[in-house]
Amino acid sequence: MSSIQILLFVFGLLMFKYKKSRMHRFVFLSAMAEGPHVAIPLRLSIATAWPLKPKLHRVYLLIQEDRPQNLDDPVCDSIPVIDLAKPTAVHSHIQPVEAILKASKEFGFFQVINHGVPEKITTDAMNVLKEFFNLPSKEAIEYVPHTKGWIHTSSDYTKVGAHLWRENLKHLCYPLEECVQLWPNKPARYQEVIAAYILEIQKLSSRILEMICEGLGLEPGYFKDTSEVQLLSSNFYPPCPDPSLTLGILAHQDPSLITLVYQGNSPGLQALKDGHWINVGAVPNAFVVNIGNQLEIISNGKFRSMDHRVVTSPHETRISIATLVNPPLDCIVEPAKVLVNESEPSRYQARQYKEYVHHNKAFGDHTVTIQNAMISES
Ligand SMILES: O=C(O)CCC(=O)C(=O)O
Ligand SMILES: [Fe+2]
Repeated sequence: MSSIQILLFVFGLLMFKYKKSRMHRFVFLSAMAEGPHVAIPLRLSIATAWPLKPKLHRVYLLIQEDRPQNLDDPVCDSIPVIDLAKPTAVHSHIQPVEAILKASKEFGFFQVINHGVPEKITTDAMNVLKEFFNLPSKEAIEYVPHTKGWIHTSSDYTKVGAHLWRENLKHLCYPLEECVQLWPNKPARYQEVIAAYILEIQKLSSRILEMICEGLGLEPGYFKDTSEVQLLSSNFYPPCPDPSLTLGILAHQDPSLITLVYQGNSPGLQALKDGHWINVGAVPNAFVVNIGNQLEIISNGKFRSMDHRVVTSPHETRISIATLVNPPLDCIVEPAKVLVNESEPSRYQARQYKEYVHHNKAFGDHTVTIQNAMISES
């Protein structure tokens, strides 16, 4: 124990003795209120000095049915990891297109490796986001209207008002040249680094969508119109005092066509399969691909958009970069004609993406803001 730690420890004990002092209440409440918005140095000094383990503040307590139950379950090894550089999928002898098709039907999830996105691009993006989320001035800009081109929040709420354990940064990425100047300019490299990342995501998502076209028997380029708009949603989940009582993100499905998630080496994503939450592993340098609601519709239900959520870690900070690949707002989304026939009638009504977004509050509390931004950008 260093002398500073000993001092802080004694200080904690004294405050515990004189419970009624205002200082004690301040430090005690700060320890209790440990959350993504509380400064990390304060958290660390309290965690090392305070004799009691900091508790999760009640604002983060989820109702019983929303809490994660299976934190110690192993990673599910049947969600396919597909090697895009090889003709066959990892751990199997089937072709990547076939593997993508199978995974999209069974899990609504798969991971890709050897995807061609240079490691420097993903590492730079993770680093610049880490800098963004650690900016000391960030709390003052908790919510920024879309006229500035981005939304940062650490206050997502559940339906019954519990606070989720994450900070989130969202912005549009299409048309890229117009959007990029509206993104955060602190850290100074943010715009350049994230624009380079998005260019790679555009290439990779088009490539995966072409493979899906092939697998579903759709003509090449079928998803060109429905995959035009990228929306970046970056998440920051600091270490949490009690992961069994809260979540980073509640169970949800993505309103996108597909979503590509980069999660570095930090697990936390879980998918619901046959009524059980399964852990999606963190595979080094992989992208998680998640089938969104629009692809479920276009595939006429052949593919499933699955519930997923994020559990927190008691030890490490997790950053994830989700890029939602979406149709433009005025695009009509409907089952592909070639997938509809007498034996498989259409299971979904055609409707404008705008209507879908609005009806499902697709982007959470900020749906209207993002919808407005999409209109003024396009
Ligand atoms: O953090 C993650 O791994 C997933 C995030 C997610 O599901 C989302 O942003 O929609
Ligand atoms: Fe999601």
